[in-house]
Amino acid sequence: MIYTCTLNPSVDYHIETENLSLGMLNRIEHTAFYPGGKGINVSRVLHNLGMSSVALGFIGGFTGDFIEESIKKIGIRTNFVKQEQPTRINVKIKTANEETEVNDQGASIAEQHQAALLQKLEQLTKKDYLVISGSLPASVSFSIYEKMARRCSEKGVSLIVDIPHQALKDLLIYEPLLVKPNQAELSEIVGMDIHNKEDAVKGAKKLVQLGAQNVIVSMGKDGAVFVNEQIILSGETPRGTLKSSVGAGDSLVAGFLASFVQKGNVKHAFQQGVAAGSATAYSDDLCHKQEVFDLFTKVKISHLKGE
Ligand SMILES: Nc1ncnc2c1ncn2[C@@H]1O[C@H](COP(=O)(O)OP(=O)(O)OP(=O)(O)O)[C@@H](O)[C@H]1O
Ligand SMILES: O=P(O)(O)OC[C@@]1(O)O[C@H](CO)[C@@H](O)[C@@H]1O
Repeated sequence: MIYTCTLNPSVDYHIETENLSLGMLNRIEHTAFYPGGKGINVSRVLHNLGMSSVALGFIGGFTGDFIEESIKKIGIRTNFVKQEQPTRINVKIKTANEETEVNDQGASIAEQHQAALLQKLEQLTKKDYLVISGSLPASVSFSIYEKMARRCSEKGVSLIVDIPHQALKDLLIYEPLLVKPNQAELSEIVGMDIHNKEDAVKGAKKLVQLGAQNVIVSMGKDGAVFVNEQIILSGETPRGTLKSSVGAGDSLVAGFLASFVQKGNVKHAFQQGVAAGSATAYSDDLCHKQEVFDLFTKVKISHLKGE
């Protein structure tokens, strides 16, 4: 089974307007609410691709109820720890020329709830995958990610990490199956400027040396690179019209994992990941199976090393 863990979920409030004037009254043309947070997005895309998963994490209040109800309604299993404070609301603003995101810090989570979440991981076995994704809520220290990664390593659970935290480096000793920093995150983690794919490959190689089994560096409209001990791939995005790139990185992770679990072929998985990321960028919400399928063959993959 695939488990996704979102320590800091969110209700994503999407606002679409031609122009936004700061300091003025803005009347909005189009709005939508989505259950969000990186791991929850991974579960939603896995579901759209026909794969089951269980969503773990902390939720609370009316916003937490919205998230749980929305994803349960479509058939995603949940096993959240419920806490008192409402789950955050993140605002995503799309104007004619720009995308702007305003993300809240998130609820403060009591020690007992953190312990309850770690307890839930005890049921995972070596047949399972755990995706840990997204930021930490206020008051939760990085050590929770470290404890989760150590448990996975002890139990042989395959670990996938997509966290916007410089200390991601400290999790690499647990040999995650996949880590997926974006360009800016990789730059912070390895302490070097990442201007292009060549730089991204150099940075990703450092993560492989430190223990990551596979690394994908996502680079927005420029696609992504894939690096492991044997092969290095570059993926270019297919053409399309950008609607909202929110969740594109999560879709890449879900697209990769859905294929990897079924076929075990990293090239196919990477190609499907890039297709899923772009399919989401070209949709209002997250991508669906047919859109990913349609883009798959249009993603150009080049081998920079290995067959
Ligand atoms: N503007 C775009 N046009 C086409 N494809 C895109 C675009 N933005 C993202 N993608 C696709 O999605 C993948 C992941 O995007 P990105 O690098 O923006 O991830 P991210 O920063 O982790 O995003 P998020 O945090 O919003 O999930 C890219 O590798 C690419 O395949
Ligand atoms: O604040 P974090 O946890 O880094 O990111 C949260 C978030 O921006 O990531 C998802 C898109 O990847 C959204 O659903 C959500 O609002």
